[in-house]
Amino acid sequence: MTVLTLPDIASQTTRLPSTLTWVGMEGIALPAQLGTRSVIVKLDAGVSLDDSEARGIHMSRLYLALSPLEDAPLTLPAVKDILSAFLTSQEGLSQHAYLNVEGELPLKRQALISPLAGWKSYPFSLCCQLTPDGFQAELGVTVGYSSTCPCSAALARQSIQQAFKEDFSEIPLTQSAVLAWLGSEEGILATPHSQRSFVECSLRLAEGENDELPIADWLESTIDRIQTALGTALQTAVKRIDEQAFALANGQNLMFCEDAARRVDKALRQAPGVSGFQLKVVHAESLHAHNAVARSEWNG
Ligand SMILES: Nc1nc2c(ncn2[C@@H]2O[C@H](COP(=O)(O)OP(=O)(O)OP(=O)(O)O)[C@@H](O)[C@H]2O)c(=O)[nH]1
Repeated sequence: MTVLTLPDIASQTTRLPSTLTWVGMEGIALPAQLGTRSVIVKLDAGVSLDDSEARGIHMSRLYLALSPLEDAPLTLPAVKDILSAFLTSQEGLSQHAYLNVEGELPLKRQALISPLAGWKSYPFSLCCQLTPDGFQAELGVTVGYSSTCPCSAALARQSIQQAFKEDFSEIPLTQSAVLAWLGSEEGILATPHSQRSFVECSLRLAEGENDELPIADWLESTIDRIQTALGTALQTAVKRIDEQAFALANGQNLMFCEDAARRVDKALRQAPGVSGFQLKVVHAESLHAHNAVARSEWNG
């Protein structure tokens, strides 16, 4: 039998010489270990094409270099090794290697009061590059929360005061009459608007003592830090006692988007291992058909 030599187009020279900043593949599915679970993540893997004459990169080698990530804990050293392998695999074609990981981290969350718990899923991204300037990693995460408008709350209080004045103008002010009034729908005749809101942040991770920490742990501590700063995390399993605690938490954490952005900004500046960040908070207003948004950055 004659053995055919397979044509290798990528090894040809191009008729249109020029360098390219990024060549590779987007949306590669792979099971990675996040915490104790195996989760399907999507990967974008690429390198620069610095040899202007070369027709193409060795794409299959990038794909194969991803295999150490399969079912392994996602860590910065693991990603850095893969980026090194990308560069080694391209035989002088490339000096810049990139790997982006996108997925959702599932976390079990306790109810506020009752012993119940349920699952929440947090979208995240990890964008890493290895270049002649060194290794860089940015961790992105989206965290949902509830926000109640402080202006709306003040206006509702004023309406309640006014109604109180009118309803009790001719009734004696006894404790039982006021209690009954407060418990009626006529008493609390105005409520502030609140909305499901979210923080999107991208953290630059500093190389150092936290390097070996699994990305799942980075994510969980960042999510907890943000949720603690805001005080109104979205809930999973909820009984009435939890709903009442949630209503109290909202009433005690009235927030414009500016308030929320400042709280998260302060919390992230104190996060160990973070050397800079960009953040955006979005309040998907129920008052408007558009969103209220605030952004902030530190060492951006
Ligand atoms: N460079 C490149 N390869 C592509 C593209 N689309 C698909 N491929 C396929 O990816 C494979 C190229 O990967 P290579 O690493 O060059 O494959 P190979 O030559 O068999 O492997 P090596 O001998 O290790 O270089 C081929 O099967 C290509 O057809 C593309 O747009 N660019």
